[in-house]
Amino acid sequence: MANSDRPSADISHVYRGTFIHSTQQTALQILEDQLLGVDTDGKIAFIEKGAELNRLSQSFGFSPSEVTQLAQHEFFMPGLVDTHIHAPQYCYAGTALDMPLLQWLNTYTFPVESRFKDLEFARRVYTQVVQRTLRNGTTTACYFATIHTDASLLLGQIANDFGQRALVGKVCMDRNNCVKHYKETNQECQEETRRFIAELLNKKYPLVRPVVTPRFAPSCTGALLGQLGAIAKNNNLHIQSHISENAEEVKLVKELFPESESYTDVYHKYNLLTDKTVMAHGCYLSDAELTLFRETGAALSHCPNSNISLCSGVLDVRNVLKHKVKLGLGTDVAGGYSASMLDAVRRALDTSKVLTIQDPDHQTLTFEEVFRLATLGGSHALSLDDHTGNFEVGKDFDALRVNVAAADGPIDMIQCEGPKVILEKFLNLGDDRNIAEVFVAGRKVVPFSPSLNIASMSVNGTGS
Ligand SMILES: Nc1nc2[nH]cnc2c(=O)[nH]1
Ligand SMILES: [Zn+2]
Repeated sequence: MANSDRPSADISHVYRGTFIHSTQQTALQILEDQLLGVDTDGKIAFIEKGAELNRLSQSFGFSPSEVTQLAQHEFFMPGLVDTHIHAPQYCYAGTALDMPLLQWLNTYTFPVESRFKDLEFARRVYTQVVQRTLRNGTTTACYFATIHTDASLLLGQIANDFGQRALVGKVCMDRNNCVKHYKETNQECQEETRRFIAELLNKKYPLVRPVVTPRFAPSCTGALLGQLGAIAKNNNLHIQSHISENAEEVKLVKELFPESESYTDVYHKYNLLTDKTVMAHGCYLSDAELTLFRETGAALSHCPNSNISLCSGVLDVRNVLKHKVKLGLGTDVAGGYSASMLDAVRRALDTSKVLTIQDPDHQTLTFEEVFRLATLGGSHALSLDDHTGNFEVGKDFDALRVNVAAADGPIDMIQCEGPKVILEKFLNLGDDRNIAEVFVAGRKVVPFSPSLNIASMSVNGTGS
């Protein structure tokens, strides 16, 4: 760029102020008085010191008067990445947290998910979950839908309409002994998964992709797992599922798949562990299983609210990081009761502190490390880190404009603080009132455009 007359990118916006993000080398990089330019494709064209304004404005052809200046108590951070969330379960989030996993699925989850055959019901819930997560700063979400192909396609359409980056999975399950009407035959699973993938890709939504989604080993026959592994491989697709969430589940998998050495081995055998796989939980994985994750490039999604709420288990994140397994955070709505990734950050810190209470030698996670898990770590876990996760030139501008001193917000700023303290306060005390604007691929998606609000009012009768 240095010797060319003019860079090729046309600049649509330039922001000046504090930018906070993570890199591979450092969990927290604070860049004060920076200029960040977004090009007309929504990509970051430059991020440089404010003192370079004149050179940049000439080189990129924008006027200094067009630069948007952040206030002192404001900063930009990368958008939050929810690596595991069940969109249909949003309708009962905050309730039904009184049972362990397997009973919880049979009692609450399967009966509710079976209602998503009804497209109008699905539209209402999916509009609400996309709006709620966006408002709370989730710029990328990796969604489970239900077994219903058309409702799953609708979730993809709604994410696209609101401008959220999303992986969307039509759930596959050909085994369900308790709620017998909520499953498909093996053949239906395969055909409908193929239709889902073809129709979603055919829409050519720029930020929404299909993800192959066997619910978890106990809900799938070995034959189905193998077929889904082949579909993912032949189409180079993402894969998501659950693993080793709860002790009873691990025991059940041993009984159902006696020929496999471990739970991880079941998925590995059926070609479901790839560098585009994300598995939720992993609380009971052995070191040998973590090594297999590392070798295959498969990632884990840590969902601490869910792990606590369903009394499932405690993931030792420090040990996962030691094994160099890719790791992000997930809300796991509705096993996790909160759809906000800020809650996932807090619960991840709490969980790490519980491990330190149990063993003072345990190295507690820092808020900087958890910030990285919620942003760059998540994008890496979803193999989307070439596109999003931090403010590197060439990546899409997925960002939150945070105002810690928002009027009527939850944070009282008693004195003038530096950016690190401001970030820590936001992560621990902030909520959507502090998230003034949300951008995905350069497009402002929060506040919602009025046309989208009107659309949502027409389906749920009450607006957002
Ligand atoms: N937390 C959680 N675990 C699961 N394992 C299989 N299905 C589910 C689900 O819907 N939620
Ligand atoms: Zn889940």
